Amino acid sequence: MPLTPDVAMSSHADRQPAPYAGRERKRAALLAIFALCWVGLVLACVVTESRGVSSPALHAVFAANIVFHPLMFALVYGRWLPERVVDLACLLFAAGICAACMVLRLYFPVQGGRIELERLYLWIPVIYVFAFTVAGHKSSLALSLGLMALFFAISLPYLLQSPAERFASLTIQLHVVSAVLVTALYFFSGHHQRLQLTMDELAALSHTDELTGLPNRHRISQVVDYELLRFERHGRGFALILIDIDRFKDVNDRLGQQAGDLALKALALRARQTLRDGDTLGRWGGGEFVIVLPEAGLDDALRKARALCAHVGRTPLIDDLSITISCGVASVTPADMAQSLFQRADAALHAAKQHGRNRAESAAPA
Ligand SMILES: Nc1nc2c(ncn2[C@@H]2O[C@H](COP(=O)(O)OP(=O)(O)OP(=O)(O)O)[C@@H](O)[C@H]2O)c(=O)[nH]1
Repeated sequence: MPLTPDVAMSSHADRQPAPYAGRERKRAALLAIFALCWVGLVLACVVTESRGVSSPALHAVFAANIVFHPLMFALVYGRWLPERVVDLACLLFAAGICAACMVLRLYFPVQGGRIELERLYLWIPVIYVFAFTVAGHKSSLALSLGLMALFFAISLPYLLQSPAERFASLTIQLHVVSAVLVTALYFFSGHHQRLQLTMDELAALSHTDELTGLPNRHRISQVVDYELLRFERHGRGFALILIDIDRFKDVNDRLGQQAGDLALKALALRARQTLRDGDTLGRWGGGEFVIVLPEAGLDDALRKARALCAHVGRTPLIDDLSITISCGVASVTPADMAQSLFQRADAALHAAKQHGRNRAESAAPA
């Protein structure tokens, strides 16, 4: 029996696959953070100047920040840098500013006199938290240990020369807190990584048809949503082939459910052999399969569906079990949502059944 798709897509956001939507949200958040930081910095700079508490060192810190944030905003806005490079650049910039301020405050009291060490030391633990949010479990540990070593090396001559000085105990506390924090973050991120692996396994299971190992209906819906988005944004068309085993009920009735299951597996294998790179074959449910063909027009897809019908019908699937399939083909048009596209392919499949089965029919574009 032809299928009745229930993929109802209402909004643009709904149609974005989760990882893609997540990346776009992160990009928007980064742009907002860069813009807000820049406004905050300009205000802080103005206030500092008007109170007369500025210094050449603070000027340099403000100037570096006031240049860095718009620069990163432009690079992220224009998508000129990969996400990881942006994260790393922000992390290294923050660490560099903290290290420079620490050097100035500990060793150059005249130039760095206006830098408040207590406040600076509040920011350094934030850098470790940031490192663990942007890098992987092991690389964030390596990065954090590297930064801890850097801050320790900067402060070591000061601690050795002036152990009784005002900032010595504060600096020692910073190193102790940093060590405890990095250890805690490392264990937490290990736990998070294990949880993520379990979630990935669950996600893979939730996307896979148990019997055939093919992408299931849910996964195929996501693939179609993604192709619709690509079509909308970049004009790259695609087509669908809906496949239905002919008189599958008879196979089950004659040979039993187990033979029917074997037929489904064998058909999945045979259909897979005809796929190009980038095509997706999935099980839609029952005796029904779907192939998503990116960059294919209606004629290409129809040719492919006819070849598939011939390929399946030519030789028995298993032992002496021969089956035939019928296919309905539709290609995307600008007016399409997932539901309308599936409906046209479904109507074409229905026509193929009506016209005698073991054949492919295409639906006229909407
Ligand atoms: N063995 C097996 N059978 C299944 C499975 N899921 C659905 N079916 C059977 O597949 C058959 C589907 O039949 P229909 O598509 O309704 O009709 P058909 O006999 O194929 O006839 P046409 O589609 O008109 O050619 C039903 O008998 C279902 O019980 C499954 O996982 N394994």
